[in-house]
Parts: sequence; C-alpha cells; structure tokens
Amino acid sequence: MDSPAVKITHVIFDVDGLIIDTERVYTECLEEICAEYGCEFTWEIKSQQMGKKEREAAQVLIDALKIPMTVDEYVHKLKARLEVKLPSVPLMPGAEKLIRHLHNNNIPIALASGSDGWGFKRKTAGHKELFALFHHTVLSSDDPDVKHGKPAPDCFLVAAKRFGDDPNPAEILVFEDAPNGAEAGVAAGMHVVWVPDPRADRTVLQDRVDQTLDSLEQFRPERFGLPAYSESV
Ligand SMILES: O=c1[nH]cc([C@@H]2O[C@H](COP(=O)(O)O)[C@@H](O)[C@H]2O)c(=O)[nH]1
Ligand SMILES: [Mg+2]
Repeated sequence: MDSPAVKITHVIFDVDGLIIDTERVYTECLEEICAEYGCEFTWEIKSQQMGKKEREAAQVLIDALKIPMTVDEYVHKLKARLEVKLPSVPLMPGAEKLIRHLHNNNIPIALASGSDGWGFKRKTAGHKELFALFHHTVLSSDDPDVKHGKPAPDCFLVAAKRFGDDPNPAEILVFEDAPNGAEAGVAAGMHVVWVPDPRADRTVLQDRVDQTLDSLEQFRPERFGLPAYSESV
C-alpha cells in the first residue's frame, strides 16, 4: 500500500448522528413542537441547528419560523420529549467497531458535542461501557471554555488541549455528521471525515474535508496512518 498522506495521532468524535442515532429523535421531537404552532420543521432549519449549543439551536428555530416561544419554553418542551425517547437510542453503524479498534490500539480518543450534560447522560445511558473508553468529553452547551458552538472551532480546540500531551491539530482527525461540525473541524485546522445525513448538500464542504462517507463502516484507518482493521491487513 502507498504511504498515507497524513499520520494521525489523536481522534475526536462528534456524538449525535455520528456515534448515536439521536438525530432521528431530535427530528421527531421538533416536528411535534413545530406542529403545535402550525409550522413545519424542515431540513433547512435542522441542518442549521445540528451541532450547535442547545440554546443557540433554539434561537435558530424560533427566528426561522417566527414562533412566539422563548428559548426557555423551547428547551422545556424539547426536554420533556427527549426524556422519554433518548434512553433507548441505538448506535450508528460502524461506530462501536471503530471506537473499540482505536482504543485497543492505544490511539487517544475524545468526544466533542454540542449537547449538554443532561442530554449526554440520557443519550449514552444504554452504552456506558463504550463511552467509558474515551479519554475525555467536551459538552459545548455546559462548558465555560467553549465560548461559541459549532461551526466555531472552540469545542475541538478545547478537546485537543484536554488530551494533555499537546497534540498538533494537523495530526488530529475529527469525525462529524453535521455541516456545522465539519466546518468547525476544518476551522480548527484538523483533518475531517464527514458522514453527512443523505439530505445534506455535499458540494458545500467536500473540497475542504478529507473524506465524505455514507457510513462509518466505509472508513479505512490505514488511509490516515492509523492501524488497519485486522481483516483488511
Ligand atoms: O435537529 C436537531 N439536531 C441537533 C441539534 C443540536 O445539536 C446538538 C448535537 O450536536 P452534536 O452532533 O455536535 O453532538 C444537540 O445537542 C442540539 O443542541 C438541534 O438543535 N436540532
Ligand atoms: Mg452530530
């Protein structure tokens, strides 16, 4: 095999829609809330919300649909629905295999999400053993060091710092599903593998990310100088 163009030393994963299938749940909950106001929750609005801090995302929807609702009311309505639906959410295809592979090969791995602690606890409740493999977790909605949510690079730069061994951003790989998240990884000066929702416009970002995949199952670690899966050696 040709030598890889990059040698990745550290990996940062997004959470919602990348490791866990929570985007489906957000869509269901927000469709219900919008319907109460006679409005439609569109992909255009969702794609602008994805990856943002919860309250920033609330403002995106309220402004887009001009709904007479405060951010606090939005958060209250959303959490009442998420509370019921989140604890049983499955993992995305290929996520567990990749996370365990990197951990088994001593590659430092971290999480950087737009979520808050309230949601993260519920999203990961059924997958505690897997999420214990990460060196650390940055939750943008709660973290005072994350001044701006995705697409700002803050959460990835904070996550890089907290590895504790001063990694070079140019040797960090970010996995993201959200357009805002992939933008944030690029803005942080990191390599980005983007696994977008099928509805996303891939042309906007495909020249700036390293790879665009339909699923994490397609990822080949050796392309980034990471250990190959044993069956593909
Ligand atoms: O349909 C939506 N999906 C996702 C979000 C936001 O995106 C975050 C998940 O971001 P990430 O993929 O970075 O974990 C959620 O916590 C929420 O703030 C949202 O508002 N609406
Ligand atoms: Mg995501």
